[in-house]
Amino acid sequence: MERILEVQGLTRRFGGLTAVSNVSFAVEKGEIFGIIGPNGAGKTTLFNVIAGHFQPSAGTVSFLRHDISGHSSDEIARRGIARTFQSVHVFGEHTVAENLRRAGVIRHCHHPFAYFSPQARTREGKADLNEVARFIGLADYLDSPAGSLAYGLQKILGIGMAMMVSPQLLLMDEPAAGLNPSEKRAAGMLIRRLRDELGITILIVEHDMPLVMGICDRILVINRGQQIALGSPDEVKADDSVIEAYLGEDYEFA
Ligand SMILES: Nc1ncnc2c1ncn2[C@@H]1O[C@H](COP(=O)(O)OP(=O)(O)OP(=O)(O)O)[C@@H](O)[C@H]1O
Repeated sequence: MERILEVQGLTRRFGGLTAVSNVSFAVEKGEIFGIIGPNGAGKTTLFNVIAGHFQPSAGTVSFLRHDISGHSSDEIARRGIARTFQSVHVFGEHTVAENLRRAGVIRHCHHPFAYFSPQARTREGKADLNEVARFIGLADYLDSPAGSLAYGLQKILGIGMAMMVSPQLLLMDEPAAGLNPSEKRAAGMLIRRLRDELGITILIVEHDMPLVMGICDRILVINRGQQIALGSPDEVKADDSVIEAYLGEDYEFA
């Protein structure tokens, strides 16, 4: 197994608050790796430091053995790390095809209107738009305005947009948030296919326990910025400190 991501002693402070405190873990290539913990535990902050949206206060992040700590989010994306967002981040008035194309181009351009510039139009993303649309099941919607899709499909489109940069590592921030039960099942299956069929390594922050426990190979649990457990779903479910901090004695995983 090859390590794709290594986080060492990562700390992020906001003034007097330590949102992430000395967190260390490594993700193997091809893993679906979950991060769980109560509200305010520091999960999104950890994600944002890995993705280059926040500088670390201390510690390092290495991607494929290159130290990427403190690099800009653009640089990190160019190296092969993409992310999806908890809330929908599509351009509602643009078609599904335009959203996908735009997501593939942004990686190469820096200013906000880059997509509309003549240079940008000549540079296509690495992934094939039609293949991505087929993979995520939106091939029949390519000409529809993204804003006309159901919320669940807009979140699926967000995953497709991240795929347009052909990432090796995909950071997914609460992919199941706001979805109904059948949409959650579909999202879980899509995440598995991203790994199984495309070989994309997945790092996922999620509150939906059946989804996390069902798809993750290993799970890191954090509470108040500190890591309290790391292991397989079964190990984490049985860990006393996890039950106390997060899951509760009578937690149902089904
Ligand atoms: N930009 C910021 N400025 C100041 N404090 C912040 C900032 N971002 C997060 N925090 C604080 O850091 C702590 C961790 O927040 P974070 O959003 O990372 O938690 P989380 O585990 O993702 O929570 P949730 O599950 O509710 O999304 C919280 O106390 C939060 O208020």
